[in-house]
Amino acid sequence: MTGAARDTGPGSDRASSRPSGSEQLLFGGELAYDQGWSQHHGAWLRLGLRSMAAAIPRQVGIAVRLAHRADRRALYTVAAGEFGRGVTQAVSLVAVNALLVELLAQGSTTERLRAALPSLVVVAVLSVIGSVLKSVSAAATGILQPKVQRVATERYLALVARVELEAIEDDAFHKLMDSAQWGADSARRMVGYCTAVVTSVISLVAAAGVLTVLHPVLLPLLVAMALPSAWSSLTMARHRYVSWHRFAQHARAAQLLGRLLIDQQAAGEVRVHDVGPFLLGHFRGMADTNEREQTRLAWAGARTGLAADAARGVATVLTYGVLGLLLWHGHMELAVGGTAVLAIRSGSASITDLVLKITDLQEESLFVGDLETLCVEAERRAIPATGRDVPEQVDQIRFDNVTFTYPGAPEPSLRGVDLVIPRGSTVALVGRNGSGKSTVTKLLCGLYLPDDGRVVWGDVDTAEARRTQIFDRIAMVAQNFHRWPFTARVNIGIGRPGAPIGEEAVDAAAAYAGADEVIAALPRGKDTLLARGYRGGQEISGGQWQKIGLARARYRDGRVLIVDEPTSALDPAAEQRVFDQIHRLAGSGQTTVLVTHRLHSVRQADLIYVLDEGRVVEHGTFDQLMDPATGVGLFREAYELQARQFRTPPVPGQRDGTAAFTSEGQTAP
Ligand SMILES: Nc1ncnc2c1ncn2[C@@H]1O[C@H](COP(=O)(O)OP(=O)(O)OP(=O)(O)O)[C@@H](O)[C@H]1O
Repeated sequence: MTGAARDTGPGSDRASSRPSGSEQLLFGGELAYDQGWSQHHGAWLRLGLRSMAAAIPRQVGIAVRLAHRADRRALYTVAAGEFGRGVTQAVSLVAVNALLVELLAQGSTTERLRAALPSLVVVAVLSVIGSVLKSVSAAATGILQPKVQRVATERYLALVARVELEAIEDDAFHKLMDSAQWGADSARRMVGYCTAVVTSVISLVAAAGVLTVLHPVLLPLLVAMALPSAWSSLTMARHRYVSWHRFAQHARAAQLLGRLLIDQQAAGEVRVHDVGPFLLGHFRGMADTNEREQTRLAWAGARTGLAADAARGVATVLTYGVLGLLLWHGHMELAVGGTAVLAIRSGSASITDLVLKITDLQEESLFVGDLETLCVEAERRAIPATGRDVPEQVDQIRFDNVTFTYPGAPEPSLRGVDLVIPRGSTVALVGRNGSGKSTVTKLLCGLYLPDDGRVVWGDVDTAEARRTQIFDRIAMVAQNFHRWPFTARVNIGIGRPGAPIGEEAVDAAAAYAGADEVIAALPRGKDTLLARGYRGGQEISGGQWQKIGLARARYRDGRVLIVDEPTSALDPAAEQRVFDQIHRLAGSGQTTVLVTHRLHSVRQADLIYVLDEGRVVEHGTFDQLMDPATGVGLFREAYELQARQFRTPPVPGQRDGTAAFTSEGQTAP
């Protein structure tokens, strides 16, 4: 979203309204966050005018710290330039006063002009100096801004990349990431606003100083002129911010609808199923909510602005009235009165500017504040960088009575799981859909920690381990492995992102996985970009991607290879080849964990664990699990069902080979 989009984000105060039909149907309810969430997550909605104003020094501090980290020299240049400008403005006012005194003094016009000439020269020189300083400061600000944005972005991205997977799946953390994304952009703009605030403050101090010297009563009047604008600007900033925050998720969802309409993967279904009008209709439904809120904000802005203008008008009349009275009663010289008018005009312009810039600063700083909150939260939820060292090679990895529930899930996904993965063995995990196989692999590599029980590498519990070392030992082809929108070479080489990509190693890994043939057929070989929608980008099939994914895992060359349904999209020959390769690796001492529904492929596994509803219900070698003496277990049943499909012609209505593992709580007949 752009800044403009943010400003027009869907609206706020809907405590009494209901979710729109689109929200209800598509997302199951209201997408706005209720106040409970905000209260729970701290002070970001406590936006009283006083607290907003009191927060300004801290906000300027944040911007200055970021700028200091980004480019110290540019920061000092801006500071010196703005300070110099303020000084020139103050001295200019004094010189103007002297000029007016000379011009309004007794004597002939020639004499008065001659007397005023030095002051005139001073005013002219100061004006030139002021312009030069302004340009220098503007240039340094321009240099500083993108650097500040980069520093802020890098900081939060680096932190977010290290948080526990659990945090990434937590919608409250997502909400924080949504709002924090604006923080980096806001930090960039804050630099400009800070500069402008400093400029306005300095010129205001100059004007106020001159006014106080001219007559002390003028200063409070100047402040009275400024207060209404300050109030209206801050009030509207607060409304906008609260509104944006309450609807951040709604805005994201509305954008999602727009994106889905042009999404490449959805394109086929959008056309064949005619999903376009459906999505567009709901896009309109979501937009209606947004527009209603914008209308509310617009009217609130108009009312606030009108009230502020009225109050400012009264204060202006009062100010000039007092000035008139002072002149009328001879408490002030005419020349001094002229300077006072100039000082009031310059002071009130500075105040208006100051208020506007402070409001902008305030608004941006709220988002920078979110960025700070995200950084703090990301640090709190980071995967610890320390812990017990994990040996390069461990004799076994063990699950001891492991129970695990995904955050927010109503039921545990693993219940009292015990299993052992001996070094150099191939261990297969089989079971129905949702039985917990992938969850076991995620706990195995330390992406999640058990709620109960232990996952132990050698004698090191993953909960105490230096988990980066566990990650280091793992090569994984997850079920939903990532299809990086980069070249084929990078898609394989990214398996070891810390090292330069080795051509030979990439070729060997590709050959291992059968991806060499895929690459050979690409127009630019390994240099082909595997992303449609970019120039020269190419799309490959699901099975071809799977080969690339396998090649990536091979290239990573981890001590433990986890392959989660590695052949689901492969043709029979490719599938056979992959399993042969995996078993050959096992022969070379590689520890492999294989998750699959293809039961014939686990014949050669050293150990098979059968999971059902989060529990290990059977385990043993293939022969043990198939031994009729041990009774008809889940594995044997499923295996025979699959085998029968190959032996007998298909019967109408017969379930597929995984039926014994996929039907809800039933086993095959
Ligand atoms: N990120 C998640 N958040 C919440 N629940 C999840 C998450 N991932 C999986 N689950 C739930 O945990 C249970 C086990 O899922 P898991 O992916 O481990 O099953 P699986 O045996 O690998 O299934 P499949 O054969 O379909 O891949 C399921 O009930 C699933 O709905």
